[in-house]
Amino acid sequence: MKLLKLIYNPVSGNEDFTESLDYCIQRLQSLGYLVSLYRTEKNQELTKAFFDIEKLNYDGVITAGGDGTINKVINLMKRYNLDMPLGIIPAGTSNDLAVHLTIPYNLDGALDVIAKDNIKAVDLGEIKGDREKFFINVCAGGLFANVAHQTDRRFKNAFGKLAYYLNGLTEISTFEAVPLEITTCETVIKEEVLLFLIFNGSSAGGFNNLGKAAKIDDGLLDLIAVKNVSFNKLPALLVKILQGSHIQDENIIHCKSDYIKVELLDDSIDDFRVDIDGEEGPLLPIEACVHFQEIKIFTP
Ligand SMILES: Nc1ncnc2c1ncn2[C@@H]1O[C@H](COP(=O)(O)OP(=O)(O)OP(=O)(O)O)[C@@H](O)[C@H]1O
Repeated sequence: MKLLKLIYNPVSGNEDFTESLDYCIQRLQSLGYLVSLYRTEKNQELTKAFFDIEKLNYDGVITAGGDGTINKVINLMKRYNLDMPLGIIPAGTSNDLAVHLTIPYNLDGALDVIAKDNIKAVDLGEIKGDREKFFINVCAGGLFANVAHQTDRRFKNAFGKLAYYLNGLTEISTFEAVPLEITTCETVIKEEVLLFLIFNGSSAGGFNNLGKAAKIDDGLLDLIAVKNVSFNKLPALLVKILQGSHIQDENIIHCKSDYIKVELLDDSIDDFRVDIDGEEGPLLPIEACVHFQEIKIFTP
């Protein structure tokens, strides 16, 4: 038998994964996997999840949760140097990484992907710092960027992605563009922006086409930034974003690089925080780089 660690978040999405836990274990056992369970806790590192890693040889780790849970698991795997494939059961609110990898949202579909044993190596983003922080999908800052981790859990559980959009709308009237310097290996851009996203995947906050040009296994990050357009132009731009035709828009900055630095050009702003895979990240300035095909994932 093979051994799997299943790390599940009981409150991700609409909190219903635990109802399927027994079925999930039954299916994994029927595929020849023994399953060791770990339940996540609020605001806690997952260090205890692999307390037995020295004694047992795991063949893979499965996450059941949203992007925040996947992010925590990946950071843990990096810290302990765990080189095993990651399976994803999308049980979160927006499940942006699963969308990018076309992993089905329904449990049977996600388990079928694991059953196929088709493993793909994907890139991993890193925010450099005293303690490195990895991201698998996106690192973002500005308008809407902090909505995912600032939205109340009960609101998310009840309204799903709609909770993000409603919360985001309340930011529009008060948000001011920020002057940024964006440096890549190839270029330096100085611009007032409303929002920037550094994509490894391509979907953010349920906007599946936002990072449309990004590939998760090309050794590059994609920067998308929205220039300081007046708010009355935002609806038209949003429509383009939904259609995936925004990349060439004059109000969008898009570039690809394996190194992206983002700094504030206004010293009076000292609290500009980024969001990493839907979780709270560090303050600007940040330096992002990418590790080519660093993580193995069960994919369709
Ligand atoms: N047992 C728990 N009780 C309350 N909160 C928890 C628990 N376990 C984890 N969390 C919190 O859940 C958050 C991660 O949620 P996750 O991102 O997986 O789901 P989501 O926000 O519904 O989905 P998505 O990120 O895809 O939109 C973390 O901030 C973590 O602190």
